[in-house]
Amino acid sequence: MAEDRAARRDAVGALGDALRDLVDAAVRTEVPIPDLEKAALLAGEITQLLRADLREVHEIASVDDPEIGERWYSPVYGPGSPVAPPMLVEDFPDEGRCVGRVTVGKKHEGPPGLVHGGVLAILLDHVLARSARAAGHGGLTATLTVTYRRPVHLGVPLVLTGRLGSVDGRRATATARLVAEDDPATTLAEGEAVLVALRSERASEVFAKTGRAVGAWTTRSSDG
Ligand SMILES: CCCCCCCC(=O)SCCNC(=O)CCNC(=O)[C@H](O)C(C)(C)COP(=O)(O)OP(=O)(O)OC[C@H]1O[C@@H](n2cnc3c(N)ncnc32)[C@H](O)[C@@H]1OP(=O)(O)O
Repeated sequence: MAEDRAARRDAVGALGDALRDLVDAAVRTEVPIPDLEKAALLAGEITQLLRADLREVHEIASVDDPEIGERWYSPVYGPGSPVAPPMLVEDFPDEGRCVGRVTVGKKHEGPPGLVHGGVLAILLDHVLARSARAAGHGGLTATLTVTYRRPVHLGVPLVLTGRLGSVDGRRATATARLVAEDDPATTLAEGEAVLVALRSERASEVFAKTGRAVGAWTTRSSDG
């Protein structure tokens, strides 16, 4: 039922917020050892509570919509994911563009005070794939090129813009740019990707273990 899913999504988001606060505290704390030990025991109790009813690893969450690719535990934007920054993404499908806004915290640190390069890659990958998907060209990332132009500091509001380039059958290209919100003229990093939509028969094999129709990464037209 729609109301049940909406209520569950609210609860999943609230738990995600609480766990992200917990992860932030866990990677920043300097409390004494006994307090670390006490926290480990309390965390174990939370784990036991949640493990009472777990999905199998390929199973899609009840709060998700795999047909349109809405994923509540996405490591990039998932409201329920403790490891997501999370990034908020807005689609502009008519322009083949999407915009992500994110502030990266301590849990994603690489060099001291700076965002880990792999984390920047995942953020860029997301807006690249999403700019294509929002415009109707969903596909998996076949190639990803990241150019790191300037160090990116933790705690700084960032803006990522993905743009769909060309579309040729099942293949699309996209470009992305990362800037600080307060300095949009300075490019901090850039991304380029080739996205390839799966043939429907291939998608059936790839996603067989989920037991569900997964349309978001599959070609929908007869061009495939
Ligand atoms: C909203 C979005 C949120 C989620 C974003 C997440 C993005 C991701 O992380 S996706 C996960 C990571 N990526 C993957 O797992 C992909 C793994 N790779 C594969 O499955 C396959 O190699 C795949 C699907 C890319 C291509 O396989 P397949 O469909 O068999 O391709 P194939 O039939 O050989 O080629 C199709 C077309 O794509 C082109 N192509 C395939 N691979 C590439 C490539 N690496 N570079 C350039 N072009 C390519 C081919 O040349 C061909 O073009 P044409 O039709 O003009 O000849």
